[in-house]
Amino acid sequence: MTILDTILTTKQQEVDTFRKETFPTRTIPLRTKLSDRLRSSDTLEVIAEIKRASPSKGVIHPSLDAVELAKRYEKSGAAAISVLTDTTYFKGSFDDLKAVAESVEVPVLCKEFIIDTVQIEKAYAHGASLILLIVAALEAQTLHKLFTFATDLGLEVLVEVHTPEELATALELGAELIGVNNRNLKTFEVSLETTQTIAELLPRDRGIYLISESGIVSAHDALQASSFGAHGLLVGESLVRSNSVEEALPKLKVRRHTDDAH
Ligand SMILES: O=C(O)c1ccccc1NCC(=O)[C@H](O)[C@H](O)COP(=O)(O)O
Repeated sequence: MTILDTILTTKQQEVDTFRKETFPTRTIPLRTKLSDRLRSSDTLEVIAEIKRASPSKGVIHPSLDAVELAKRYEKSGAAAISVLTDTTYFKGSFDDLKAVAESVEVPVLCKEFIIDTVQIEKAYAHGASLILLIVAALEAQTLHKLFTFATDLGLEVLVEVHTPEELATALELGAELIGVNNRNLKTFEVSLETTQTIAELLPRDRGIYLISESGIVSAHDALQASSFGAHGLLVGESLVRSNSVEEALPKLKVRRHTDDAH
């Protein structure tokens, strides 16, 4: 059993609870699309994550103030804010998502392990403009249903892959935003080679944007991801632990490698 299997068991229980809940009416407008910002940018764009804890690292910053950090991320040039809404493994919440979405103008990603439309309804109600779908977590038919459900609501979808086979599934789906998770969810090992492997297979003429996720610590990592062909980065732990987000985040916005047709 991998950590992903364990998390998905928890999610099935949560879905049953969510079905009995009434969600707030959304008051926050959908934000300008991340894909628009990626299209017009000549640097890597950063999705900065609010992360209190994780299965691989345990407690990272338990007392983190999500709104305060999100505002600092936005001021420091983040293109989007990722909010982990899982409580059991990451100490996040849907309350964090709503509070952050109300406090910033950039799109907010509901970073959740989504297996059912009710979680997308909840993300939408709490102000998300983007959701994550993890190919490894979903049967092809369910993935398609969830993708369509989210896009019909006007949400953008970051489709996460780890392998060339999963990339093929994401491309078939018509995903515009593809996240490559550099973290092996069996061993927790992080390697930017995962980004390299996937980037080499990415069609370069179809307006598809690649986000390198996990384990990005330095400008050197960002330059490497850029040289592989990434358009953006999803960064959590290193920013949360940084003494100065204001210095650390802009350093990740390195020039984009121009050898593509976007
Ligand atoms: O972070 C983990 O330990 C983890 C374990 C199992 C499933 C997902 C996990 N993380 C979710 C993420 O995708 C990361 O939070 C995100 O990419 C940022 O990663 P990092 O910059 O390494 O904090």
